[in-house]
Amino acid sequence: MPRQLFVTTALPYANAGFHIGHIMEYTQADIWVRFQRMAGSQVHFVCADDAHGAPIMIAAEKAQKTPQEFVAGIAAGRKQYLDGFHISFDNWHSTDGPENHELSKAVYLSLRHNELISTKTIEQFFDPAKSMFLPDRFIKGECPKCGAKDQYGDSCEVCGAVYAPTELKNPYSVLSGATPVLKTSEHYFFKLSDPRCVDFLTQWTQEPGRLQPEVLNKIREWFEPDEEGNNRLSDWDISRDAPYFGIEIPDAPGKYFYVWLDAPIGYLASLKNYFGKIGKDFDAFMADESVEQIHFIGKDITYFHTLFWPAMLHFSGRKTPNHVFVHGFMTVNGGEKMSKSRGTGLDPLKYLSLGLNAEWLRYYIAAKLNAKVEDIDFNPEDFAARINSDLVGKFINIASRAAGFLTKRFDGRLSADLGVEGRMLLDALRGQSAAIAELYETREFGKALREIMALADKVNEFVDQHKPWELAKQEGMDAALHDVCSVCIEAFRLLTIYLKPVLPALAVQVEAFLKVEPLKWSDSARALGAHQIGAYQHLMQRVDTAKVEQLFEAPPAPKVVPGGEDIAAEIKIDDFAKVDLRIAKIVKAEHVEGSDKLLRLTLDAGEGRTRNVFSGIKSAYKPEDLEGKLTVLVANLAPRKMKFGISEGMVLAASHADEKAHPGIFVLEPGPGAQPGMRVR
Ligand SMILES: Nc1ncnc2c1ncn2[C@@H]1O[C@H](COP(=O)(O)OP(=O)(O)OP(=O)(O)O)[C@@H](O)[C@H]1O
Ligand SMILES: [Zn+2]
Repeated sequence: MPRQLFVTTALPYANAGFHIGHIMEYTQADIWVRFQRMAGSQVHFVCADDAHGAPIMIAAEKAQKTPQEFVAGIAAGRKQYLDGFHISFDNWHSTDGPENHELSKAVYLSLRHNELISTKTIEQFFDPAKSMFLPDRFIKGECPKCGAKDQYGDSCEVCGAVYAPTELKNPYSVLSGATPVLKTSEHYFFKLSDPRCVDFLTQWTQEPGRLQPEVLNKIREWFEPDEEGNNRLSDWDISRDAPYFGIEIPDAPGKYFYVWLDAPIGYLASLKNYFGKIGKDFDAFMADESVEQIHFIGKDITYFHTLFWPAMLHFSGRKTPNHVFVHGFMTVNGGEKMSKSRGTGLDPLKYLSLGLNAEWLRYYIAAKLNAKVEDIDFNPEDFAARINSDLVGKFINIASRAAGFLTKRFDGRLSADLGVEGRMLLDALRGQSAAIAELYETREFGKALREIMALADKVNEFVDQHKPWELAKQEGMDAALHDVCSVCIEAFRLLTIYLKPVLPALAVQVEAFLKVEPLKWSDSARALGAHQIGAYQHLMQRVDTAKVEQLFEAPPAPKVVPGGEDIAAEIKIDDFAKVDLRIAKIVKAEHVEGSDKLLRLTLDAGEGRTRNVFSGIKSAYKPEDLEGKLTVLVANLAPRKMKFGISEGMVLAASHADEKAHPGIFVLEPGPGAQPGMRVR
């Protein structure tokens, strides 16, 4: 019976595309999963968009979309990253899917049945203009300690003070500017402080092999009493009041689950959704003791996955995770943690669009990873050096040195009768199979690659000793040449097996070149024998450092349209994939009665059609600035909703407006000759 693995990565928050940190996490998990599949395990590898919560609700409102539309737009942009970096998820779902609604309610009802849900009335800031309770992030004011202005509700970025939002001086709502008022509301809590939870978690977290030692060290303090002898695990607030984008709490009208309750349940929901598609029994699978449930996550969400999540699962009568594998952060150029909200770092899509090979990055990330919770840094020089010297110089080189002679001189057929030296070399390579497998298994990818490169060094030494290029020139040395080249190709096949979890696309090319079935781990025990291979085509380029430098060049300066900076910036990057963008000319612009901010624009949408749209943020424009002069880029996002950006002339290209503050927002660069109705791609 093969091992049955249920593997997830953390669910990304569906408010932006991926940054390099996500790609790092997915690459780590994907390498592990691909290794397991090669070794014969049955793996179900799933993920989903984390769709709920106040930030998405508010972002959607700003974008004049429903939260569902907003999330769908983000979700539509996922594929290009996942395919681009060869991430082999079996399924991608959403925490707003029906499975998650159903499972979240079921988990909650079981916890309630177990008397682990309580209610408490709490006092919270409320925005009277928006009629909603404000999350801490949406309240700003003056720091109670140093008086700095515009500080968030939880901590001061100037003096570092940590406080409650109620302590801010002159607080205001980020959403409306209104002064928030204190209002009470009944909240629902998961009773994590219950002795049953404390006992369970104390034991669960300490089970050998469950958590990495440094993770256990970090969370252990939660089980020790505080200075006053009290339990440190406090009850967890799991409800939010309407309006909220989330899942309604059963029997509690107007109350929703806090996004962090239903987010991890999304792991189960995605698996269930996948099993629905392939006709597999979800309940039977999850009831199977032998199934291993494994979550790859970043260090910032450790508490959720090692305290709340196992407790929720256990006390709702479900299987708990077998392992939570925590990784550190990826930084760039020794810099800070990548954050999509801050828009820093190495843009994965830019990486792909520059034609940089995705497998270079996979290899580089793998070379830096180990099983510890350590941060890893992307350094351009180091990156180029490792790819060029290891991957191309040591590994690819073996095939390119031997294949030509085999094709030209031996019709591509390998020798079945290898000499002693060659056999010894190949045995040495085969002998490392179990050790390298163990390194993959334990997520010591850097060590695995070092082992593999040490083997490649041995092969290259063998080549340098026997010099096939000289043998080829000497008379009567055909057998020796055949032997050396056959050994090289067999060695290359073995190294490809070992590298395949990291370089899956390259492995497919090698399989085609060698004319072999998809390589499995156990194939390292076999030999090719008198096998005929195909013609060698160059497998991998060296890194062009100029391209890598381009990756970090600032985007072109935004084109500012007269009348204000914020006006031409309305089309989101994720929309580009699926919306129809067209040029339209403004034929009429007038003030909406009673408003000096809103303009009603009549657009010539081409083919004799006109459309009216309202321009809210374009307050800096006067009607006379617009009429007949400017064109508008119209995107049909939904049947009745349009987004548009204003530009002069034809839109030639779009570039980032302010990559830091708004990574998804573009400025449109105009050029001459815009025609109404013209499609922009
Ligand atoms: N720089 C990073 N390196 C590695 N992993 C990261 C990095 N930043 C976030 N992650 C991980 O990505 C996963 C998904 O996180 P999420 O989508 O919430 O992204 P985020 O960048 O942390 O979000 P935000 O910046 O908007 O708060 C988590 O496991 C998180 O730990
Ligand atoms: Zn301060």
